[in-house]
Amino acid sequence: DVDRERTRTGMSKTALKQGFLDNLFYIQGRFREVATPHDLYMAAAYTTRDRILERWIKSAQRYKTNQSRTVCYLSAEFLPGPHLANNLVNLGIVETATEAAHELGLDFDAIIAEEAEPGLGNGGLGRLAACFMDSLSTLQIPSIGYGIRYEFGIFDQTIEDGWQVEKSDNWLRNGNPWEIPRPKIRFPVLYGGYTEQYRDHDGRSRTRWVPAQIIDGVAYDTPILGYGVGNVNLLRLWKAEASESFDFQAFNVGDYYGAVHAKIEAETISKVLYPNDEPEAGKELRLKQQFFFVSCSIQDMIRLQFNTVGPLDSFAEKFVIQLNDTHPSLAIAELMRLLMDEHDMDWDRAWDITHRVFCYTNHTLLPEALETWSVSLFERLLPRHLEIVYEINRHFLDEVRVHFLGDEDRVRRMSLIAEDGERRVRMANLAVVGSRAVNGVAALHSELVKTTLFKDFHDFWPDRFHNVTNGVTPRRFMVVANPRLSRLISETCGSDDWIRDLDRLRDLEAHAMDSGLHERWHEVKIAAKRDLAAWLKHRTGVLLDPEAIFDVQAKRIHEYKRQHLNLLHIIRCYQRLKQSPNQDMVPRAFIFGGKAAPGYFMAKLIIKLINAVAEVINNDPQINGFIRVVFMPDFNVKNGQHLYPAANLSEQISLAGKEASGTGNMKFSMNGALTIGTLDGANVEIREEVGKENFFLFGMSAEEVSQRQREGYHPWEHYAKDAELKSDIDLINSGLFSHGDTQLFRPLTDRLVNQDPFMVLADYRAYIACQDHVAEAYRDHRHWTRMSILNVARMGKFSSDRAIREYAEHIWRTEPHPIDL
Ligand SMILES: CCc1ccc([C@H](C)CC(=O)N[C@@H]2O[C@H](CO)[C@@H](O)[C@H](O)[C@H]2O)cc1
Repeated sequence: DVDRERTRTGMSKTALKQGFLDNLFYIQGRFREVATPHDLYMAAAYTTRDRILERWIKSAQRYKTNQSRTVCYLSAEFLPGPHLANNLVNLGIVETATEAAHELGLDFDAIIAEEAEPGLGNGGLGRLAACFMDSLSTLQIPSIGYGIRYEFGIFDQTIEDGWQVEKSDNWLRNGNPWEIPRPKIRFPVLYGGYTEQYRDHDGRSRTRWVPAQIIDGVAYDTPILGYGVGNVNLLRLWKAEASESFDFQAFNVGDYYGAVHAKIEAETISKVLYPNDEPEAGKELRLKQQFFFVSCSIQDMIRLQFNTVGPLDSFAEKFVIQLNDTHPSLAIAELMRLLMDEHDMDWDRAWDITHRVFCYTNHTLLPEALETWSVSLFERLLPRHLEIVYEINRHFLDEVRVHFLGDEDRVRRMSLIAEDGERRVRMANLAVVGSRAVNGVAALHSELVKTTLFKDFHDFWPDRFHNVTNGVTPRRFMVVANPRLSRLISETCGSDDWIRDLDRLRDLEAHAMDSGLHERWHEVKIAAKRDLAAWLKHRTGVLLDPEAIFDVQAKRIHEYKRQHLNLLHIIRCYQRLKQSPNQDMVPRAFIFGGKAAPGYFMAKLIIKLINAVAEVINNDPQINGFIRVVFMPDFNVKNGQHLYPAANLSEQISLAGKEASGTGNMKFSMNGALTIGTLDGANVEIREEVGKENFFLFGMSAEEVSQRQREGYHPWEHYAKDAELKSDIDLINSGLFSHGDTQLFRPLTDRLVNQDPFMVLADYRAYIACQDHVAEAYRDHRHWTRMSILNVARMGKFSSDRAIREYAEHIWRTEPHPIDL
């Protein structure tokens, strides 16, 4: 009936209010007076979800009838961030919902803050997957995101005595209103055992895999609504369950642990996310996790193929599969297995489909992040897949030998199997050989992929290599995170079309000198800085001056990202102020955020040094607030949304050639921060777009870096000849920042002076000089504000919508399937 229809899906204030009260009563079983903040959040979430489900059903029906070509994005990590505010923006009902909440006497921000973040990822790669899902829906491209429903996501970070302490992230403890369990969408996943040959009914020799263990994967679906469209795509995450969750026989003989052993064994597979961001763990459970979601996902696609189109021949027409780095690359061997062993296809037909359906994105050049698995582990866990990998390799190397006659070195380099030392399966080589398209994530990175990492493959298949520079969704990182700036941009541009067509930000350029806009622009920034200062005061006790330059470096802690170079500048400023306290220094607040992989000692020591330097400087009366240093705990999508709007300066200072792209650089710049950075990753393209004069560039280029490394790099020479650099490092060794303990930071300073693998000392002088330029530039508010406006105006390219359009056009060849509202 109309009323029920209205309260379940109506977009009016009345309908939202009624829907909220109904959900609070019927789902939470609460009335207002006794409802907890969590009840209120759940009621708000269900009320919002109600308005998505209808579009979801409609999209699924339409895609089915249209047999639409579907993009399947396979990723071991997804960092969607909290859903509520983002879904209200994409439904276009933020204002209405805010008013409805107000009229019901609810604290809207408190309800939003109640949501637990689904931290199902480490950093850039996982967040990119989430931005891409938002853009795929907004561009109305049918797609499914496939991943793992980790029970425990990335750890929560607390800082105790300056050290990172990891707390387990039980994000599901209070339930998750955004997911719908699909107990009937369940697939068996096989492990271990052996394979055997047999003759099938037509006498053909076939292979059967006799597994040692079978566990089930169960689907949990989360709707991904596009912005201002009727399209809702699917995020399907798999949970591991025992096919038999209780063994009664064991129970009957009193073996209670035995009775639940299979259940516990199975569930460990989707229990926890590996918190490593680059170094490869090579752990058995990690391989089991990767095969788990890959096998469920491919089986699910085959089920959908049969349900919609029918025979498997057109599988590569119906689907395109994007491998988000090598973590899901087992999918290539798993599709071959299913097509041959389960669906009677011969090798060539199976390979033809497989090779045409897969595409692979590389996200890192760091050798230690390139996954390889020991043949012994692979054989024990996935005996059938090893056979298939060998067969793929045999076919492939035959082609290589023919093409590069007599070049056995190249054959050895290109082989899927590393033969030197322990034999290992090279997952990156498998991903390249099994995919029809390989891309990097920024122009410089994609060039380096072709000229270094995959040079042999590029020589062999030049047309297979592409570039698609990363992007981020302006819905979350501008409209949700920075409503003040978004409103000002819409007013100045005269519409909010920029939200779905970011190139429209260019309309701001004409107003870049307008003093009225300058004023409001400054107000928006200072308001965001006040909010962040209050937020940080509450969490860290450190009080920041909103008039100071908010200089922010927020990203995973890693030596190639060079948070320690940033620290050397801070110590330089400190020493300068100590030496001449009356100098007219521009006050600066140095804000850090980022998690270190729990096993990464040097990264954890860098966090400790940041907090140690902060403690000394923040409590030094002589500094008197001119310098403040703060480490924001638990940097994640949710907390990051407090940072981007408040930053004046975005630190993107990685060693050139190491950061594949970066995406934080885009988020800061889109919120009016100016960038100090190297010619690395997407910094190069940001500088091209915003204009050289609106970007603080320093340091060696990637070419100069490899030149220096070829010539031999001797960091201590910089230490020896640069007195300021020496005194900054010596101050760390003096024990000033460690209560007199001169040994605590030795591992860090010794590594800097003796190895310095990421050439911090080589870029130090240029960095310090560039930071001085920044301070001078900030004195001229008009000039700074103009640069800030121009930065935002010229960030259109870095929308994830543009990136997805490029994938769709150049790699996936998929069309939009509009679902009208
Ligand atoms: C096996 C452990 C592991 C886990 C994650 C990764 C990711 C590839 C690391 C990652 O997140 N890379 C980042 O990907 C972003 C999205 O493309 C880029 O913007 C960053 O530059 C890149 O470091 C490597 C190795």
